[in-house]
Amino acid sequence: MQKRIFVITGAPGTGKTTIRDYLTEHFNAKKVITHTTRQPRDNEKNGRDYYFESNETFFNFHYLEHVEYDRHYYGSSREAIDVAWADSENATIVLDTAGAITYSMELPKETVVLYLCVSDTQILKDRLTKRGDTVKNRSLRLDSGEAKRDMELPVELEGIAHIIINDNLDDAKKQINSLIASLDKG
Ligand SMILES: Nc1ncnc2c1ncn2[C@@H]1O[C@H](COP(=O)(O)OP(=O)(O)OP(=O)(O)O)[C@@H](O)[C@H]1O
Ligand SMILES: Nc1nc2c(ncn2[C@@H]2O[C@H](COP(=O)(O)O)[C@@H](O)[C@H]2O)c(=O)[nH]1
Repeated sequence: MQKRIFVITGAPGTGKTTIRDYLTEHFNAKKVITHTTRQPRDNEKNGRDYYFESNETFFNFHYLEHVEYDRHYYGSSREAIDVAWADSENATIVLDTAGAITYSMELPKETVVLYLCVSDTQILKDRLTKRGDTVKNRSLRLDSGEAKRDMELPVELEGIAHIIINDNLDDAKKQINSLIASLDKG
């Protein structure tokens, strides 16, 4: 069977991690863990949510792509994808839109890009607050140049990304179920 990687992208709070976990649970899509130099959030664990790195250890790995996002480095390695594909033909990874563009160019046959969005940006603020982000972190995050960029589908992903509206989680899951059913039909 053709190996696939679901690349989930979109602005902060659109539900990328939530949808990634849904794909893992319901479609056996193995998580590709990425590396970052940002600090862990309260409920995050090294090796489960990210490999948390210092500015020095970050560059010890071989990256398929890496970016700077909101003043921190993030990167994904080819080795990490191979580990995920060794377990299942489906893998899943959460990336910013720059990373999603790179995957669609480097692994065009395998990559399925899901671009998540909501109909009103106020929803993003509310979700990040409810998630426990401090007001300061939330504002810094949503006001960063990268977050603002990721609020719009980049032209490079037009006609490539599948747009998933995640105002309501059950509806978003239905959109994903029908997309995967149509991909499986070929
Ligand atoms: N459709 C939804 N309705 C209500 N809450 C949601 C929905 N989808 C996700 N959430 C919640 O919103 C918060 C943000 O979701 P999540 O962490 O998955 O977003 P994200 O895009 O990965 O954010 P970030 O890029 O900042 O890490 C979480 O608390 C999650 O449980
Ligand atoms: N291009 C890449 N983007 C990545 C990678 N790992 C995560 N991300 C994206 O960064 C932002 C911020 O993430 P957060 O967990 O700090 O909220 C978000 O858009 C992630 O999707 C990566 O390896 N490469």
